[in-house]
Amino acid sequence: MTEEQSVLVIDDEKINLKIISDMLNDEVVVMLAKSGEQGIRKAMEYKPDLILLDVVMPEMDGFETMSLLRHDVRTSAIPVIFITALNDSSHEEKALLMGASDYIQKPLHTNIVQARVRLHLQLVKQRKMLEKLANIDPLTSLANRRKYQNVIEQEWQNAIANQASLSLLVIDIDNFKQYNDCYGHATGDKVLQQVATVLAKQVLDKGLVARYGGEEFVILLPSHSQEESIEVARRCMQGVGSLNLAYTHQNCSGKVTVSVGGATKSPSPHCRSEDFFNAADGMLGLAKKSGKNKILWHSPSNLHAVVE
Ligand SMILES: Nc1nc2c(ncn2[C@@H]2O[C@H](COP(=O)(O)OP(=O)(O)OP(=O)(O)O)[C@@H](O)[C@H]2O)c(=O)[nH]1
Repeated sequence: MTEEQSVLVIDDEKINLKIISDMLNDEVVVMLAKSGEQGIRKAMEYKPDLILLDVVMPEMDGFETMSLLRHDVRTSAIPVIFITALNDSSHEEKALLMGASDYIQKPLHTNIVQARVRLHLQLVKQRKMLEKLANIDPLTSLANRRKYQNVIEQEWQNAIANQASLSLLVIDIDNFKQYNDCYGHATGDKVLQQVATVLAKQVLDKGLVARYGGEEFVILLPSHSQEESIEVARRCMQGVGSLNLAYTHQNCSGKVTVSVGGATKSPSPHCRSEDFFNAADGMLGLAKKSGKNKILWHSPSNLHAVVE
């Protein structure tokens, strides 16, 4: 178990809360709730790694609490271990069928409770690590395309619900094939890492930067106006320019630059996020065709707005 992991114990008996807390608090952060209702609130607010849930409680019992936890996206993935004095296999079966990770019988034995909690926290740790690996581009450590796809869908729905605007930048390194041909793939990889660092530095926690594939990146900026987003795009271009990555290849030479296609929209329920992506990506295509090293922004009124 690690210090950072947390366990929420839900039990109506104060003495049980104290006993379990004493068993665990040397190894994990322990949070306590004395009713199902309070437990659900704390689970939503603090998102513990594991919940220990008493079955028999007045008002809302453990099964009802479990059912509500499972039906809310904020708590549905948190593993739950039932704790009960009931010596009845049908209750154990019901708990497991509801999705409980484990079932501990009272009286509680410190070593057994600790061992089971340790085991389930280890599984949580492994699951989180796998989720992280599945969402990260290993070369640049940015979010990968899969993560971008998940985030755009969430942000698209948020923007519809809040009637907010959303901006998307699609960024592609210019003439990267020439750079690779000149200096080799390994040096090309270092350029991708440097460009990724520049983009991440410009965005920080204002949005998501992802490597969409190859030498193409995307930046998603929730609640940003077109002007603010174009300013981010400008700073990204300037940042890449400041890297001063020069190349000379056969009869051409130059410096690593990027082209940017962008779009800003307040989505409505009948719009699709794919069309939004295509609008920004289309602008990137036009930027490439019309000389590269520039920003083109999608504008529904004019065909496109040339920014730089
Ligand atoms: N080093 C390295 N190169 C990559 C990676 N992924 C894609 N590339 C290279 O990126 C280059 C993309 O070439 P093109 O699609 O012709 O694009 P470009 O030369 O940048 O031309 P424009 O996009 O028109 O400016 C190819 O040489 C790919 O091998 C990668 O992970 N590492």
